[in-house]
Amino acid sequence: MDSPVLLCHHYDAGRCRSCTLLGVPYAVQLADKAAAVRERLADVSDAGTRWLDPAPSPAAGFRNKAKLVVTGTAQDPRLGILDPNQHPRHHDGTGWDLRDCPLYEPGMERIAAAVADTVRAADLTPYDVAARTGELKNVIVTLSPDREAMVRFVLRSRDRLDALRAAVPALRTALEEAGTPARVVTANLLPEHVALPEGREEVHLAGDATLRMELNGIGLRLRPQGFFQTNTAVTRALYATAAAWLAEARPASAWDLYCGVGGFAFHLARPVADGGAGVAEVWGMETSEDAIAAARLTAVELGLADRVHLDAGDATQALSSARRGEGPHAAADPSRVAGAPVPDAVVVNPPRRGIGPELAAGLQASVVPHVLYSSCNAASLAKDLAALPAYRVERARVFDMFPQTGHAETLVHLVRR
Ligand SMILES: C[S@@+](CC[C@H](N)C(=O)[O-])C[C@H]1O[C@@H](n2cnc3c(N)ncnc32)[C@H](O)[C@@H]1O
Repeated sequence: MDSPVLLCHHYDAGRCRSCTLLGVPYAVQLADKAAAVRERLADVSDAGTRWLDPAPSPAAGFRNKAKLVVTGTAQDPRLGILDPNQHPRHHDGTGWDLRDCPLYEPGMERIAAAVADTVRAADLTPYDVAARTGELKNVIVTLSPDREAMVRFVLRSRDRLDALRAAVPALRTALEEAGTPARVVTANLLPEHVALPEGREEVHLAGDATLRMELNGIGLRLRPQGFFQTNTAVTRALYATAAAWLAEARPASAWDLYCGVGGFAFHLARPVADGGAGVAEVWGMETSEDAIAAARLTAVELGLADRVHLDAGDATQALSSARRGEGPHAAADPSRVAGAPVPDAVVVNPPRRGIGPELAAGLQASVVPHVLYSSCNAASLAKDLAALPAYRVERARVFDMFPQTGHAETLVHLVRR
């Protein structure tokens, strides 16, 4: 296997410490990561668990999203990170320009250069974390598989909004010429002095409301505040593997809990002949109203709106409602779930904290035959699986969503004993 060793001048200079495995040959990283996950799950899997070969990633150029902290001055902005060598509470505001970070997909550096021109043109003073002055905090860029961009300017207030709006047409021209047209441009407002990448209020500046992220022929729709997996190539493999595993189980109905914009849900609903799982009825649930609105758009575009039902709600409560015979979307469509309150398969893909005791207890007490658990944190996965003794781990696979770091995504297929 080709096993490149990634080097980075920012790491060597001590400006960035994010890539803890830099310098380790990629094949070694992948093997070590798979072994570490397997070790972590040793107590909750068994000798019969099938461990598939880990799904590799490109060693560099794989990140579809850049969260760039803006420092420096309006006329000489730096787009990258705050100096990681200083304590966050006593930071003097020094930042480093990381727009050439080798993890970003090709094209990101040119987009960042065009963004820097916009910062100059709109005279957006970078936010100074020590003095608590200035306007522009971060710039968040997402690049779609079709090479279209979503560009979001995170501002402290509305003070420079008009100036930014006036500079956006030149930004769009520059990105069009660079071959990465800006499909969505927004301002995000984060008035609080907090260490968060973005705030709750989004102001649309130009283009469409969503960025189309096509994976395996499925055009997912991403809104500015929605979650999307950051490694496009590995996400394709993750969704395709989930669909293939459930295609073998042939469930008639499935839930996609923590569904985001519906990546798993649409792969499950698609016909087996097209690489899906052929599930007749799929319900997706997610707390973000924005993500659900975007997923509903995809359902309509794919002609699946009658079979893929999407609702905002708390996934931890989904099985408690089902046990009461209400189903996860009782309010949306009670008749649909009245006769089949519990599905044949449940997919869960929670944040790092895992599904937690309530949903685990709901699954444990249910009669759901198949559960797919996709986790970005093997520690919380192990804890949740320990609370599900009614299930055995039939198979598992590590997906290298985060190369150059010790993090990994793990998909496990649980079958009720
Ligand atoms: C790791 S992301 C997975 C999203 C999606 N499955 C995907 O593949 O892109 C976790 C998602 O869970 C959502 N979330 C967090 N807490 C939740 C809860 N209690 N109930 C439902 N969704 C939740 C987040 O908004 C986020 O979209």
